[in-house]
Amino acid sequence: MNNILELRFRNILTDITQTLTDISLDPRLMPNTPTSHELVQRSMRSHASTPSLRSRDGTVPPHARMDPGGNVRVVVRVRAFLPREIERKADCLIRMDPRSQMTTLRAPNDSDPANTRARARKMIEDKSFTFDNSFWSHDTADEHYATQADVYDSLGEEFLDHNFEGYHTCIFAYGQTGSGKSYTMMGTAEKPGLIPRTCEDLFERIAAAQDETPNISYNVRVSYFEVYNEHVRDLLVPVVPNQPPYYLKIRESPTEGPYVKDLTEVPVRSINEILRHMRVGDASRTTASTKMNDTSSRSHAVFTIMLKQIHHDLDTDETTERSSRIRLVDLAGSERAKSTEATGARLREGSNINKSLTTLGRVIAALADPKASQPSTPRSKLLKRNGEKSSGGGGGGGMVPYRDSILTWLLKDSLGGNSKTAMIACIAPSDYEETLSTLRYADQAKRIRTRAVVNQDSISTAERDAQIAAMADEIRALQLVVGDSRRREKDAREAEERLDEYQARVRGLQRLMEERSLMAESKIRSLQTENEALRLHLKLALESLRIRRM
Ligand SMILES: Nc1ncnc2c1ncn2[C@@H]1O[C@H](COP(=O)(O)OP(=O)(O)OP(=O)(O)O)[C@@H](O)[C@H]1O
Repeated sequence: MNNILELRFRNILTDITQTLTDISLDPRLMPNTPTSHELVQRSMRSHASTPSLRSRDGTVPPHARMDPGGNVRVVVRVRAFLPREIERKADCLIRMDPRSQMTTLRAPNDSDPANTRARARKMIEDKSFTFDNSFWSHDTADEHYATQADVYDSLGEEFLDHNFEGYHTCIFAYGQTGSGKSYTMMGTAEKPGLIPRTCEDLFERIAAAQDETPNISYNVRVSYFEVYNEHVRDLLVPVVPNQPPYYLKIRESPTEGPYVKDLTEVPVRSINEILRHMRVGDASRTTASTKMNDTSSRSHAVFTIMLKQIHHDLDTDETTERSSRIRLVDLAGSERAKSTEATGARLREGSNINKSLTTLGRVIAALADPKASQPSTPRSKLLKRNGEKSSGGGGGGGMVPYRDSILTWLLKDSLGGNSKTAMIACIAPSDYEETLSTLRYADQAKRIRTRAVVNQDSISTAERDAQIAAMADEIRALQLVVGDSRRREKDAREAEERLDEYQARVRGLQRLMEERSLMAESKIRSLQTENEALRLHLKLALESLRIRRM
């Protein structure tokens, strides 16, 4: 009897051993245990190639962490005729070669009155420029017609790849009033432009990545502001009727560069939420009807998406954070007062718009040719007298006049610093002078080089907790100082600066706490997945045992 029992017991043991061997050969049943080779590779490679932080195609290009610096990507897009141009039987002056991406501006003939001024110039001839892309959106019947989707597929999608790799990006649309900037950036409900398409793709990628890798969390926030008449207005704060508009101040931080103080940043969790904020902001943008455009944007609008990817490694208890900023800018149109026939408020707006675009032109010129130092303007001299730092640029040794306009100051990083940047030059089909000026601007922008880096940090849970504790201490100390200087009110400016610093610290602490909870969420998701895998493992093992017994 004992012998029989012993034999049965041995058989069961052999069965179990065999089943376990089968399980280890079945990839469906194995948790992702790294091989020793993989472990060595993992310790050597940068965190930029953590699989769960990969972009949509699942690969991380070799340049992902250290970018040698790249040129601003410049594309041009020509729009269709508008009714007023059809009425005056305007001639299309633009030719685009889809193979070489060359755009040619042809000299106008005598028949179009809109080009009288151009014909008075000494030199009027055909001009050709080559860009990274020349988008032909003039004639829908043409086989090379570039739709809104084509523009997104050739530019927006690649830039979103960069964001998932951890780079800041900026795409800005430049061109004369009525040339198609808002159409390209925002578009219409039926034909959405680059901004809504970026938002949609962003959330689709997040959903796909979360299905694939549970130990990664995404935090998305948006802000939307406009620069109008050299003032910054928060477009996510509703306008209060009969109240003067509330303008925000600009500050410069040593780490973040120039930023808008107290700008609303809303967390968003879905495509619908982000589109809702985008529409709210868009509706409160300052527009007016001008002769050149029925709904002309009178301000520069900056829509920013902050993307944070938080990956938690359960084995090492280390958290890797990758942050990127997606800046999408719809500039106000450059315009000649004569063609818009503006007077009064419209004229003042126009001159402010032109002033900031002229400064943008000087910034682009200084960055494109860093050796040719730009002379200081009266405003830069004034800033220096007031003890403010000069705005020496990231492009080279020359002085870059970023601070000469609010727009360029705020875009400092995007134009000459840590960002991958693209300019979309929008052109009308039949205006020689304005188009030539836009194309020259764009041609110069091609020479700007920016230095983008992957914005990534790794931190252990213990380090994060220590950081939170240190920050809380610092806040308590600042609280005392602020309270004290307020009581004394001796030096109001100093008190205000302390208060700013205090508020910034509190915001920083709030972020850290949020990230901690995201990290906890990601830990829970990882554990759940591991748990599910083990359950499946067990189930299959038991099934195998049953089959073997039968
Ligand atoms: N590619 C295009 N296809 C069809 N229509 C277009 C295209 N681009 C622009 N339009 C139309 O041209 C008009 C002017 O475009 P839009 O308002 O985008 O110009 P803008 O450059 O933003 O002007 P502003 O600087 O005055 O705000 C609009 O009616 C718009 O619908």
